[in-house]
Amino acid sequence: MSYLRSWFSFDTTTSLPTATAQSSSIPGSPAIDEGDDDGSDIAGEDDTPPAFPGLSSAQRAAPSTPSIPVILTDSALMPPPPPVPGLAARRPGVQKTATSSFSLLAPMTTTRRPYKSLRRERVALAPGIGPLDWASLKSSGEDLRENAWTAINGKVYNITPYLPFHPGGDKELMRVAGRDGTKLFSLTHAWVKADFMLDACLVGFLVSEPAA
Ligand code: HEM
Repeated sequence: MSYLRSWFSFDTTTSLPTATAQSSSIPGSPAIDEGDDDGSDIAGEDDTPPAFPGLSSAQRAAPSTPSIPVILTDSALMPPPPPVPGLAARRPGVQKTATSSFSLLAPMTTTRRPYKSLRRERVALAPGIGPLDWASLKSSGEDLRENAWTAINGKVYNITPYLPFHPGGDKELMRVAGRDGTKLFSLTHAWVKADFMLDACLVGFLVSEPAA
């Protein structure tokens, strides 16, 4: 009983009326035995439980008025991000903000053409030709790197298609690639009619470069 009395009488502002009326104890001091309990108290023994909260606790030092819990709103818990410039004010590329020197915006080169003067119109490809045809040709295994020209007797030929058909082999034929092959051709087989054999490969006529 003394325990309950000291418990209720601790906080004088919020304590129950019946408890304050019955108790004059001071927190932390021995409770007064009024002799109305079960008679188990023994004179000279202090059965007062430790005061709660403790004498040196922060809870005791706090104001006795119960604090009202504050419910934080979402914006109070996580403030909104800083304002960003409007769409009209935005420019493609890296944007420096107060909090970051980088931007997740796409690079300028992928968002707009840099200069109006460089704009070109696309032309329609030939019927049956599309980007996928070029992709399939690239992956077909055909060697697309070679495009060898030579000049025989003043005529320039693209000898690339003939390389697999040359009786002397493609390596010998490639010896005249990129230069005037008239001399070597004539020394090897002057009787061969290159003019007839390569007519479909004629690119143009050899002219001497104007002196700079
Ligand atoms: C550029 C145009 C050329 C064409 C149209 C051409 C065409 C031919 C032809 C038709 C033959 C067979 C001749 C025959 O059986 O009598 C041949 C053979 C031969 N060509 Fe060419 N050729 C060319 C260039 C060259 C060059 C630059 C070389 C390199 C040196 C060369 C080396 C050979 C050789 C060694 C053979 C003899 C193959 C054999 O003994 O069967 N050809 N060529």
